[in-house]
Amino acid sequence: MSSGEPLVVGVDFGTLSGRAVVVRVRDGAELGSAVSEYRHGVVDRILPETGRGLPPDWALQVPSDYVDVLRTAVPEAIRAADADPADVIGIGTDFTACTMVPTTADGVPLCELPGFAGEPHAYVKLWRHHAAQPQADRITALARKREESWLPRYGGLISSEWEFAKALEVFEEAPEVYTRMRHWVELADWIVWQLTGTYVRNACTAGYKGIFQDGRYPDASFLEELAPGFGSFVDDKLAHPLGALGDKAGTLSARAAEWTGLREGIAVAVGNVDAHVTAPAVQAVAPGQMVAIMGTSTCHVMNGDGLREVPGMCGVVDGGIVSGQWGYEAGQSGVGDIFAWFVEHAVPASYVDDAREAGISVHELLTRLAAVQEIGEHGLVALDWHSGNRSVLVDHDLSGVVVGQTLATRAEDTYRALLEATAFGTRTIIETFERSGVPVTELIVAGGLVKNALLMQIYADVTNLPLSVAGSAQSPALGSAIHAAVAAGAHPDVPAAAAVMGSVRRAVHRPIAENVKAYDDLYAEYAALHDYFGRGANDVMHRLAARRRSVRKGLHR
Ligand SMILES: Nc1ncnc2c1ncn2[C@@H]1O[C@H](COP(=O)(O)OP(=O)(O)O)[C@@H](O)[C@H]1O
Ligand SMILES: O=C(CO)[C@@H](O)[C@@H](O)COP(=O)(O)O
Repeated sequence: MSSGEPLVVGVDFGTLSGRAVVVRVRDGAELGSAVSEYRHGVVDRILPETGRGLPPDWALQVPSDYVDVLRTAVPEAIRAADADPADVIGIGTDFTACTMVPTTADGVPLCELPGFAGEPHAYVKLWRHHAAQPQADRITALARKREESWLPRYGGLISSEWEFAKALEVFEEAPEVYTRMRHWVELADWIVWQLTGTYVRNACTAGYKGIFQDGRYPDASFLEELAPGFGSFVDDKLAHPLGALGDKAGTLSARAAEWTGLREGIAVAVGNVDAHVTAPAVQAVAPGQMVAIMGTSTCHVMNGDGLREVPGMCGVVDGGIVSGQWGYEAGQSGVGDIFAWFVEHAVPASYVDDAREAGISVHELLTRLAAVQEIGEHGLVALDWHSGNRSVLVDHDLSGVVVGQTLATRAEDTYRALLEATAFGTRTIIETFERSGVPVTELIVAGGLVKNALLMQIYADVTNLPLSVAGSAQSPALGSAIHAAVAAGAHPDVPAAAAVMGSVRRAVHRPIAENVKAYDDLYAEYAALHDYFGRGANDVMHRLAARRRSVRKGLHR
C-alpha cells in the first residue's frame, strides 16, 4: 500500500552482478535491495555461443544479462522494501566503464544479430578488456607527436580500456563489425537507452573515456593519421547529444515498466559510472575529498579547485563527477581481482578445508592469519600489476611481482604482501596528485573491500590519512538513487541531494604512528621496484607480454 513517501530506485551494474536499491527521497534511507548475478559473468576464455577460445587479455560480457537485472533485481528490491511501485518517482543507474558495445541505429547489440553470435568483437567489451594496448600506445604516441591539447587532460597517456583504443581494435580486427555498427555505446548509456527508448550520452564517460574536452572530440585528421579510414569514426559512430549528470535522460518506457514493475513515465536519470556516482553517496563533493571505490578494481575520484595536469591520472573532466566542478579520476585496474586470483590459484587445499571448517571465506582465513603479523615480518614486497597498471603508469602490459619469497613463505604472507601492494599503489596515486598541486585532504573508502578491517588499517597506515568509510554497503546504487531523485526534481541538484541522502562514517580507521614509519620503509622498496619495472629500466614485462600474446595468438588461429 502506498505510504505517500516519494521513493527512488538506484541500480548499480558492477563487474559480476547488478544491485538494485529502493531509497527514500526525504533522507536516503535504504528500504530494500536485491542482487542479480550475471548469468554469463565475465567471458574471458570461451565464447558461450560457439565454444571459440578467446585470445589473451580479452574480457567480454553478454548484454542480455544486464536486462535480466532490470527484470529480476528491481522488482525483488521493491518487494524486499515492501514498497508500492506507485511511490517510485525515478530510477537512476550506474555502470562499470569503459564498457562498450557496438549497436545498430536502434541500439541492438551486434552480437544479437543473426550471423554475429560467433564474432567476439560484436559483444560487450568489458572495462578490463585489455587487448587494445597496441592501439592505445599508438594513440598516445601520435597525440604526443602532434601535441594534441587533450593529451595532458589524461595525464599524458591514453588507456587501452577506453573508447578510442577499443574502437580502433574493432576497426582493424573486425571490419565487418565496424561497418555494421551504427553506434559505439557505453553500457552506462545503453542501459538508459533500454529504460527510456532514447539514446543520450552521459558527460562523465564522454569526458573520461571518450576524450571529449572543451566541447570537442579528437579531430578527423588525427584519426585518419592514426589509421586510414578511421577519420570519420567520431561523426559516424560516436558523437551524440550529451546529458549532464543528474539531468533527466527521459522517462520510463512501457517496455521497461513491464520489466521492472515500475510506473511508465517516471524520470530516468542520465547514465553514470559506478565510481563517480559514489562521490555524492558518501557526501564527498568538495575539493580534496578523495573517494576510493575498492572492489575488483579501485577507482579514485575527487573534485579539485580548477584545472591541473596530473601525470598518469585517468583524466580531469569539467562536470565529470558533479556538474560545474572539475572532476579528477585515477585508478588501479586490479585490487580485489588480485586477491581473488590468489585465493583461486595459489592457496593450498588445506587452507580451503580450514576455511570451510571455520565457516569463513578463504579471504577471511588468510586475513586472520596475516593480521597477527608484524609489518615486514613476511620479508616480501609486491607490485600490484596483475591486471596491469592504470595509474600512474597507464600500461596494461605490466604484470605482478613478489620479491623476497623463500621456502618459509606461506600463503598468508603473500596475501598480506598483495594487500599492502595495492595500498602502496594508492599512495603512489595520492603523492602524484599532491605533487601536481591537487591536494588530497581526506580519503573516503567505499565498495566491497571496506569489510576487510586489516586492509583498511593497512591503507590508513600506508597513506598516513584517516580513513572515512561509506555509510551504505551499496554506495554506488545509493549514488544512482541520488541522481534519480535530482532527475525527478525532488532535490535541486546533486550536492543538495547528497547532503540529505548520502552517508559516511568519518575517520573510522586512523593511522598508527609506528606503523606509518614501518610502511614508509617498505614503500620506498615498492617505489624503487615500481620505477625499475615500470619506467623502462628493465622492460622484461613488456617482452614477456609480447611473447605470451604471439604464442597464444598462434594457438587460437
Ligand atoms: N574478505 C575479503 N578480503 C579481501 N578481498 C575480498 C574479500 N572478500 C571478497 N573480496 C574481493 O572483493 C572483490 C569484490 O568486491 P565488490 O565490491 O563486491 O565487487 P565489484 O567490484 O564487482 O563491485 C572480489 O574481487 C573479491 O575477490
Ligand atoms: O573504471 C571504472 C570507472 O572509471 C570502473 O567502472 C571499473 O574499474 C570497474 O569497477 P569495479 O571494480 O567493477 O567496481
